[in-house]
Amino acid sequence: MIEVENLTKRYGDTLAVHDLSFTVEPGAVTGFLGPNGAGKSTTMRMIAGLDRPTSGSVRVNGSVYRDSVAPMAELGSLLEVRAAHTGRSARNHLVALAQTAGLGRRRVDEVLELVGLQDVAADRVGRFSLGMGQRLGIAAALLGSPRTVVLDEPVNGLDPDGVRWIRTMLRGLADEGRTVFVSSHLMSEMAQTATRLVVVGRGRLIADSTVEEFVAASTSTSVVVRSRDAGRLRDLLRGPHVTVTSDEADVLQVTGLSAEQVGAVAASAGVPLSELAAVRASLEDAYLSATHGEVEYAAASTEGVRR
Ligand SMILES: Nc1ncnc2c1ncn2[C@@H]1O[C@H](COP(=O)(O)OP(=O)(O)OP(=O)(O)O)[C@@H](O)[C@H]1O
Repeated sequence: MIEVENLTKRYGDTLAVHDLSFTVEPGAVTGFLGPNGAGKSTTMRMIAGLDRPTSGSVRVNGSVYRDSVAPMAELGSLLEVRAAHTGRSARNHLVALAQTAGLGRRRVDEVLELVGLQDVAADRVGRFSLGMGQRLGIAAALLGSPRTVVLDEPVNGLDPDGVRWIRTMLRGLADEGRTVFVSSHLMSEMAQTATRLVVVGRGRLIADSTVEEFVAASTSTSVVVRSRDAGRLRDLLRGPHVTVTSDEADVLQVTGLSAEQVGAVAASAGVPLSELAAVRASLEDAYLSATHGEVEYAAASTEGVRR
């Protein structure tokens, strides 16, 4: 479990993390989302004890991580890619790490196999691709069979096979009862991997909920309705909190009413429908709507550029 309480980190004039509080529970994959510069990496570094909070506190599995007697069994983290010595082989890199924690070579071979690097274990790390480097970083994080795992952008640089492998591995770790906290910018990937989310913007908490609650709370579901009498239906549906748009002559997109309500309006006026469907928003839609205005480096819209 990770307990973050009133955590604040200031770098000179930059308030990277501002009074952040949340708990990451064991037994689930929790996604950590936020625009660039929102404070995710800073928060993760403070969780791993690599950076000191300006104020506030972090507890990992109930105690302050720095005070832990067997740190590798408590927390495994992937925070900086290519932290390995480039002249060493992958196996020697892991053996060196294992020795500091009193772990044997057998565990090194286990994690090499777990991340699929057994065939290149003797190769120098300096010749590894980005994806192989990520796998090695994950192997290092898992060496001590930690109860809590913190991974910053683990799918970065991985091909689709690698992305799927990470997804399966993270879910497996959660199923074993471990705490899994993982940041990513890939929303579709997060939607498939995480069941809980912590969302931050400009160092502050935006949401701490299940993925489902987040999607339901951040965006309104829309309704798509097809009718040969779409024009009349459009007039009937008008209301103060209802928006109706149309890209095709006989199709309307309605927000502010449920599919049942749209169906009832059509039925009572005798408007024939050939299609009526509620369209669930995606995690990406919800994320963009929740973090709107929190983006540090917003790009101009194409419309703005054209003007
Ligand atoms: N060592 C540092 N010194 C000064 N400022 C820093 C330092 N580390 C981070 N910052 C600043 O703190 C803010 C938060 O950065 P952080 O890297 O934690 O965000 P992030 O959410 O991980 O972003 P990204 O998604 O781009 O990785 C940014 O404004 C960043 O410039």
